[in-house]
Amino acid sequence: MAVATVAAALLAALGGTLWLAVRRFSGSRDQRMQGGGDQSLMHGKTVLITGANSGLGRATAAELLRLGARVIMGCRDLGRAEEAAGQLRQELGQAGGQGQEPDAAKGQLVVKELDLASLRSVRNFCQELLQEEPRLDVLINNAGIFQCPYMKTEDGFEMQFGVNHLGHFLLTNLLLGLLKSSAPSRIVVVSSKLYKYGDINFEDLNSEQNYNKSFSYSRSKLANILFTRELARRLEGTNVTVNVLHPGIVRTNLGRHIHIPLLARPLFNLVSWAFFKTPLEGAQTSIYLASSPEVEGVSGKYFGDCKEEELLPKAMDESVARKLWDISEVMVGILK
Ligand SMILES: NC(=O)c1ccc[n+]([C@@H]2O[C@H](COP(=O)([O-])OP(=O)(O)OC[C@H]3O[C@@H](n4cnc5c(N)ncnc54)[C@H](OP(=O)(O)O)[C@@H]3O)[C@@H](O)[C@H]2O)c1
Repeated sequence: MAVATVAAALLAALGGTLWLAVRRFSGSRDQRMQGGGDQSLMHGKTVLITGANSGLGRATAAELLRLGARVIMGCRDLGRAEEAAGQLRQELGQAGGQGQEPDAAKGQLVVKELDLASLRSVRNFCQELLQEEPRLDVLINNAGIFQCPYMKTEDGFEMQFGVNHLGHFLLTNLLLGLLKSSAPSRIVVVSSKLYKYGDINFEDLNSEQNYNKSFSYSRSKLANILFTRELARRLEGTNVTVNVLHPGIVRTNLGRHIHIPLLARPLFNLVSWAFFKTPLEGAQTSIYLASSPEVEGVSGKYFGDCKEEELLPKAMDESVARKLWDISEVMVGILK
């Protein structure tokens, strides 16, 4: 009896995986989202995407380029970034984006060095950008690091909090003037559903005691949401909007610090291939919030699958959001 139950469960799992595999082979999910879209929707708009060389950032860049935007890729490794940019230019040329050949597409896609684990790098990046760019229509705070071992940023902050929250906090603040002068403009923040397991402990923001890599990631993603809501409050009446999203579970390089035993890797690859979203599927909400006329004027909201979603009360606590803002200002050295 027990053997029959196990066999039935295995057969059901296999059948489910095969069914998903067939859907994958047919490419139906990607095709549904790729097709259509006004190819000039983002014409004349400049978009900055952090971490645009990989995963969701790369997919977002590809789609916004296709919609006619000028895209600036803010990346920490110029080699990886140039490689991704070369491929994106090629794709754009092949797709006939705005009728351009790869060479002509060069000015439409710009690569700049930005290491969010270094406040010096963030400042240098912004100084250069402010000198060179007359406008910035969309800022997408996308870059992220996930469940790394305990490490510190150049400035001595715990890595996940430092990159995912503090680096983007400084970046956004330094670019706010340009975003305001380019209004109507948008800020899009990529968080995660895992924010639910995080907590803001103001006594130990650096996680010096009892570092827990999962908790620390969740906390940085909760910080992304609190930051978005406080910023939306501060931006009222400016015509600069800011919204935050979770992309779902997506097959990207994010899990690079997770050790999967050699024997379990084929199974993991099969499961992620069958069940995780592709980068293009995962990037849909970022693309939607960056470009859709439907969200014009919408600010301070949390989205998943291109729809507004409810937040837990801890992500809507205004006093925590204000305190986090004030402490973050001190941590990154913004003078009042
Ligand atoms: N994948 C998912 O299932 C999932 C789920 C929820 C939320 N998210 C969020 O989605 C965002 C994008 O992640 P992804 O899944 O696309 O992962 P990914 O493929 O690893 O991309 C992350 C990007 O962030 C960049 N980055 C990391 N540290 C950086 C730093 N110090 N300075 C500048 N850039 C840095 C990476 O650069 P390098 O290539 O040079 O390392 C890479 O370009 C993240 O914020 C992540 O938390 C992802």
